[in-house]
Amino acid sequence: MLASKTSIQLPVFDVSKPLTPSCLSSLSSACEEWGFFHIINHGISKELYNKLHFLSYQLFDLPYEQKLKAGPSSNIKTYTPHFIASPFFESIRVSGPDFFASAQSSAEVLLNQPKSEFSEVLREYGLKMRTLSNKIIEMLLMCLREDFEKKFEPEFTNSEGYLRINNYSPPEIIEKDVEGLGMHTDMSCITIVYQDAIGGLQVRSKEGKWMDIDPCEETLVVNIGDLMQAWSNGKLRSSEHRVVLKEQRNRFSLAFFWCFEDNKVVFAPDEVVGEKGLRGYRPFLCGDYMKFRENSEKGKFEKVGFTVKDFAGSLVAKSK
Ligand SMILES: O=C(O)CCC(=O)C(=O)O
Ligand SMILES: [Fe+2]
Repeated sequence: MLASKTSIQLPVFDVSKPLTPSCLSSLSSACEEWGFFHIINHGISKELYNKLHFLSYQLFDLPYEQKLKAGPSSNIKTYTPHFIASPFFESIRVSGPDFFASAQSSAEVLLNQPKSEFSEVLREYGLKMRTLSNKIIEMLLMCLREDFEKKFEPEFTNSEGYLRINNYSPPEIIEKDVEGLGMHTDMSCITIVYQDAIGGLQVRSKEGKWMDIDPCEETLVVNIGDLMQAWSNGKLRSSEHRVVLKEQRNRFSLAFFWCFEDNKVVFAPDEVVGEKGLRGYRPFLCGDYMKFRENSEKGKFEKVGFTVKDFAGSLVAKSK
């Protein structure tokens, strides 16, 4: 089959401009159908991205033993080594609200640098991502209904984000569909992804077919996560996606996860459900869902089997 046949053309939204009614309706269809769309004019310059790419590889290129100083058995646990998510994936986590301090804890342990350029760059990237996340939430609320932006924005004001800096190293022989990151849904409200020119991100269609999301210069990918799917009563779709490795080169990506605070009760408001709608999810504490995903082997971000439907979607399951 031709590669182009499995690519999807997602709509592209200019986040520096107000959305026209026709943009809102195309955003709403994209979120319902795919749970993925593209954005441009997002404020992340090529220069900032290149700097972050360069500085991240200073860490990924360190010897394995050195990286484990920030690994799962260390105090800071910011580094996920190979063979947890997949044999070909490693990642560094930087958490908000103080992205500088979080990045600095990794830089200190890994590079022995009391004040690193890595942390400075992450402060900037983190702050830009926070602004962008708020903007995207605003757009999504508007696409559910125009007056929802004002009405429901307060539900999202205590949200916070974390970034995963991902390095994919392909095996020596690449067979078809080698997964750098297996099928999963994101736990977040929304995720903002910067993928490099190699590509490999795929979304699963409702019919279960894998579709390529081709990389595009200056464009970020946004996807809906489980928290938003539950909050919107399934109107915004949290789709299964994965990363396949296609080239004999390392693949680099930045995935920013914007999430409700741990003690937030996630519950679709009546207006969102609609008068005739059936509520598909029981109310749950955001932190409990995070724990469910982290603690159950099948539900882990890395090895996914369980999603928010399994956790809180009892009504949906019964009515099926
Ligand atoms: O690397 C990518 O392009 C996407 C990564 C991803 O889906 C994730 O980290 O949840
Ligand atoms: Fe993901």
